[in-house]
Amino acid sequence: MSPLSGKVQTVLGPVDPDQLGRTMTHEHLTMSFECCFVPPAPGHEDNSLAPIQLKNAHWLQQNPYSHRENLLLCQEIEAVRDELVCFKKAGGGTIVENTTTGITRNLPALRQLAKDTGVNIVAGAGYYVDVTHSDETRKMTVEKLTDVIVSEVSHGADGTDIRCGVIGEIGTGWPITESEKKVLRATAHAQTQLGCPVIIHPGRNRAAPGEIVRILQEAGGDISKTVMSHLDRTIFDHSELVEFAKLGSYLEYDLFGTEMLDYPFNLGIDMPSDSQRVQTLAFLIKEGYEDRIVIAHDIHTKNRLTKYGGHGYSHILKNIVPKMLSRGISQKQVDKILIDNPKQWLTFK
Ligand SMILES: CCC(=O)NCCS(=O)(=O)O
Repeated sequence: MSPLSGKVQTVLGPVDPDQLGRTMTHEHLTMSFECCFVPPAPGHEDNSLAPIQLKNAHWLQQNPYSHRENLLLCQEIEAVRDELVCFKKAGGGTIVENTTTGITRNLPALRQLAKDTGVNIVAGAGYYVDVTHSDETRKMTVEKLTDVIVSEVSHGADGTDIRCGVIGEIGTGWPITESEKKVLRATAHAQTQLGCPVIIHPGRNRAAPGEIVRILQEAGGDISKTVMSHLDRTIFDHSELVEFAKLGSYLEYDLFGTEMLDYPFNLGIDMPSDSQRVQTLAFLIKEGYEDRIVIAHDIHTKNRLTKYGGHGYSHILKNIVPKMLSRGISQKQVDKILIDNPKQWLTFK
């Protein structure tokens, strides 16, 4: 049995699961998303280079990945600290910080933010998508990758003694590359040793979540302790969604606050609105999956911070919860989604 059994591991050490409170299961507090820069469309070059200010806030909302400076959330520690204080005042307790190797994880900064604000922060172990894998990562065997992930949880990551409390977000694209498959298998092996929670970033294709579950299961992973992220931009058809839900993972809607017409990573996808996200949550609850839903904002660019006119980390608590209640989701079900399900997921077996 893991020495962490029955506990949740935060960047300040293990805590009792009852201490978590309302939890955002997928956020970033400091990271860089330069790997995913999208060149601006013809005629948009000036906006792409303009400073981030109110008059281009709407352009940034529609084109967040076509502005290099916008991708450097790592430059906003002070603003993020202020936001976490607001998150706590709004009733928030815990943030799962999903930044993994490849997108500039900064564990000392996370530890300082947790100390300064009193918000519990759970850090992520493992690797982001293939394009960020180093040559060294690509050469590693599944066994070596497993050892690295286990060590990040058991001893500390990035040369620090700060321990991760979850594996992920583990990044995959579509189709899933060989290097990503190795990392998925290592994730399952590490999860078997540690009894810990896992969270996955699927590729932008409706077949991706099911294929990932198959790979994890074949490698012995515990799907009941695994979150499938970004379902808002991945599975749209309700019967396909129920088929996926039957596989038993947590179902994460984590792009609350994101509104954009053209989703640049897959122009065939219509990004839903927050109202549509709430409708999908109500549908999943009606189908019997209220024990499997978790939600978040997945803030990963500057423009989504309140400092730049964005919705910030408290949007769900301040705006989405009232909307959920007004659409027939009960307070008990809201509490399950924000408190009980994350607690269950994050507690080591
Ligand atoms: C690092 C943050 C991240 O991967 N977010 C997901 C963005 S998207 O794939 O849903 O566009």
